[in-house]
Amino acid sequence: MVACVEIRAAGKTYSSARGPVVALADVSMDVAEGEFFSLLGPSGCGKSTLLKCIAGLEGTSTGAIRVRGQGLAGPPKGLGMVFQRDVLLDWRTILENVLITAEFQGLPKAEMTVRARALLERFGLGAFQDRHPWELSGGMRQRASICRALLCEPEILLMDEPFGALDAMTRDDLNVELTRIWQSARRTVVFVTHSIAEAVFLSDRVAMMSPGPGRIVEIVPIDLPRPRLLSIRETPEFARHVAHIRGLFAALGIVKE
Ligand SMILES: Nc1ncnc2c1ncn2[C@@H]1O[C@H](COP(=O)(O)OP(=O)(O)OP(=O)(O)O)[C@@H](O)[C@H]1O
Repeated sequence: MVACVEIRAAGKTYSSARGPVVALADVSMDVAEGEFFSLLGPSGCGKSTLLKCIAGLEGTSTGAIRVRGQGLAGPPKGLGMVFQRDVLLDWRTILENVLITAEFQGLPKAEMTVRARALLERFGLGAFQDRHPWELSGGMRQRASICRALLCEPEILLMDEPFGALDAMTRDDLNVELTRIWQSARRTVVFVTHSIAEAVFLSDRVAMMSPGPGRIVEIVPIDLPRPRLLSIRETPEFARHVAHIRGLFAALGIVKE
């Protein structure tokens, strides 16, 4: 396995008005090149903190994180990020929002516009590229955020509960679209979720985290065949993975039996 992300004994303590908050303690793991890797755990277990540390948006308090062999002194090159809530700018059209990262990087506008239009088409937003974010549904806005993150063909895509605020049907749709995109481009993805089924459906491996302070309790390989369609969720193999993870969380007192 060629490691894309290497995390060694990473800890993170925030200082707050009420004193120090230990968000992560002694986290060690690797994410392989081209792997779809999920961080799964209950609210407050440090998933977002770990993702922000990988993104170079937060420094670790102890230990080290390397991305493609390099230590972090800020966001590494070739990184795309999708957040829990879309961060689209209301005064720009959907197309202009998708083009923001290309503008920041000074990439050729005509070429990037062609690519942005193709991405929007692929995500079912072809007819909405000249609309503004406030004219779109939550699912459409999150689709646009994913297009923006993918536009510059990031080598690593970090996704922080991107579908958490969406209804179940839209979430299912986007799960399938994301696996399709991932399958065709094979970028490294680190995906944060608190849904066991979503993690099992999407991932090659799932890191289970527990709170107080945030730790990795187990990394579970998901050997389900690809491409994965939603119908895989009705198979006994899928149910076995979900039951295994749920059982481990139950043993830790994180979910009820
Ligand atoms: N900037 C901050 N200052 C102080 N404490 C923080 C800060 N950010 C996060 N925390 C604390 O660190 C812990 C982990 O938070 P984090 O957001 O990483 O968890 P999470 O697993 O992503 O939660 P959720 O699923 O609810 O988004 C929590 O106790 C949280 O209150």
